[in-house]
Amino acid sequence: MSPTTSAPSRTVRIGSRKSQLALVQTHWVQEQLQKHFPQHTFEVHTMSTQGDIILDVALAKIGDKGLFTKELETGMINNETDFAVHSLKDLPTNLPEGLILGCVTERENPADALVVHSKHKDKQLDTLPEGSVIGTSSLRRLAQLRHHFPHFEFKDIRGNLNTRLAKLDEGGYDAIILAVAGLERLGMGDRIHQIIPAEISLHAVGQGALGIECRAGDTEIMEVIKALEHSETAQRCYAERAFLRELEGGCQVPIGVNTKIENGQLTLTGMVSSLDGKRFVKDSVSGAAETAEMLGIDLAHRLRQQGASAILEEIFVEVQRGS
Ligand SMILES: NCc1[nH]cc(CCC(=O)O)c1CC(=O)O
Repeated sequence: MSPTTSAPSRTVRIGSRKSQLALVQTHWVQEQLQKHFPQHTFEVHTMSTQGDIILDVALAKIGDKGLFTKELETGMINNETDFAVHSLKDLPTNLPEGLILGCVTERENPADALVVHSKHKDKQLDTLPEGSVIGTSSLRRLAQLRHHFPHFEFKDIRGNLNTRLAKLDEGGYDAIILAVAGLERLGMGDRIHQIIPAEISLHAVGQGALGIECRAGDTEIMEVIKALEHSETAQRCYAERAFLRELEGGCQVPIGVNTKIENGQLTLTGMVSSLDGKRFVKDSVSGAAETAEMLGIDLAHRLRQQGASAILEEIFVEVQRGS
């Protein structure tokens, strides 16, 4: 690849979490940028985030946005790093003053995957026995699976991907739900037993894409990271993030999405569910891909009118009570 710019050489400092998945993702970004900008040196600075440290509390109860990103953001604000690589789904929709989402990379399959214990290797969601214990720590996965499979039991599971797979293999669960993208990136695609169709479970906002965050106004860095932007993924994710931003109100809620772009038309499907999966609203909007954010906001307003506001209010009260 030929150098994209003739800017003078400099050292670019990349902030990353330390988890295996985070490092695989960050090293991919580092390698790609090094090819585009051979005159620069790209260094990786790793940091632990609160989300890596607090492992024994259900994520839904922590409810804090930016659990996996805050320390990386402080690094950029204090000028200790120049940009940070995140799984886009872990990046809050509202960023701290002075930081922006500077690049969205090409998305992997954004779907969720069923990973089963070896004793169920001939089973899928439809055939797992009544009472099967399914591990997930995501309210979104929980609500949608409860809706379709009320005969399962659901149990929280935390830790990085390897920890979760070990907990499954040790027999603590009959099956667990993980993102296809994370398993693929770690070379563990062979553990995917079933890719869960969108009709059963809509994926998380931004799932499967990487988001690169940088200082607003740092045009030199913005120009560097833009080399990895995938415009179709970016438009889809801007629609998804606008939808989420318009709906969430200070706590985690079961919200799922699906997007596609065909002939320049972006279709966004979204759903909001109660925690028990009994009540949910789902709808779609389509329009020019360039109007991604407006489509997200439009769908959020439509769902609010169809009952999402009442569902969100009820969840807020339940979370405040600590149920
Ligand atoms: N919150 C955990 C998380 N953040 C990003 C991924 C990997 C998938 C992705 O990049 O979207 C995962 C694991 C999972 O959901 O199974």
